[in-house]
Amino acid sequence: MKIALIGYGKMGKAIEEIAVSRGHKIVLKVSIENQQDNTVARIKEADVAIEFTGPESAYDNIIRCLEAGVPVVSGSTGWLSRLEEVKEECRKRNGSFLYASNFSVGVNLFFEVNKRLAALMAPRPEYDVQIIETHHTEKKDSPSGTAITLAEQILEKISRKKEWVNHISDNLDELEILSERIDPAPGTHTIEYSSPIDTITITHTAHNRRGFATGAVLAAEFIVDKKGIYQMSEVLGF
Ligand SMILES: NC(=O)C1=CN([C@@H]2O[C@H](COP(=O)(O)OP(=O)(O)OC[C@H]3O[C@@H](n4cnc5c(N)ncnc54)[C@H](OP(=O)(O)O)[C@@H]3O)[C@@H](O)[C@H]2O)C=CC1
Ligand SMILES: O=C(O)C1=N[C@H](C(=O)O)C[C@H](O)C1
Repeated sequence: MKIALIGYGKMGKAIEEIAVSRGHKIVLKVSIENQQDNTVARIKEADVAIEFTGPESAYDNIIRCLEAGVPVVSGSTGWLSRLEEVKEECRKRNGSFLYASNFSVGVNLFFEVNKRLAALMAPRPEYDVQIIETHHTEKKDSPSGTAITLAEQILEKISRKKEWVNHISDNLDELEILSERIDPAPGTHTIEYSSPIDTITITHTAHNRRGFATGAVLAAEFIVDKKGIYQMSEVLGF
């Protein structure tokens, strides 16, 4: 496959390594300093685009790929208030789009464990639940996209929690997400259920970025010859 890498930072470089090792060719690498190459015409040279830039630029980049008629995989976080607009544009253009807050196989397994544990905890009000996420200090958004996905999965199952908040809270209706920034930390997510009697904790720790990068390449291989809007669970067959 010919791949356009929109975003050539920590993730873009990790994706390049995995993509090349799987026999793919990188035909475009876009970062801020060569934004002049981030054009519909250049993106058209690729079979698929992989977008990992950040909260401010993701929306415009994805729309540009859809304008180019090139299937796009995006992992940028912190822009999801515009997700529905992107999906609408994708449908209008009969394009292909796949978004995941986290592409690693391990985190996608962890999402399934999180949903099961939340379902078991739904009738157990003695347990309060909290999410803790730890990332490197260059991360621009808080809470992490993965933490938001985990929180939404919990809110769907546990009706005593009404919304997530990104601070310490005494309000039992609120699901706390606590964000820590330290180096080095590719990404750790913990869900903790605590009662007066005991505590149950599940944690996913990324040791490096290879898991995210591999998942993004798997997603690109999956979407390259498809039309429509897909999720990582479909790539992994969950
Ligand atoms: N879904 C997932 O599995 C994962 C998602 N992420 C998310 O991916 C995003 C990128 O992360 P990461 O690679 O660590 O970040 P980096 O800051 O290391 O890289 C971002 C890249 O995007 C480029 N960029 C920023 N703005 C623009 C723009 N307007 N136009 C073109 N290029 C731009 C930067 O250019 P320059 O180099 O010139 O600054 C840089 O190359 C984040 O939102 C992060 O949360 C991260 C890991 C996994
Ligand atoms: O910025 C990062 O690094 C990461 N971002 C994603 C997120 O916000 O959840 C995924 C991963 O945790 C690493």
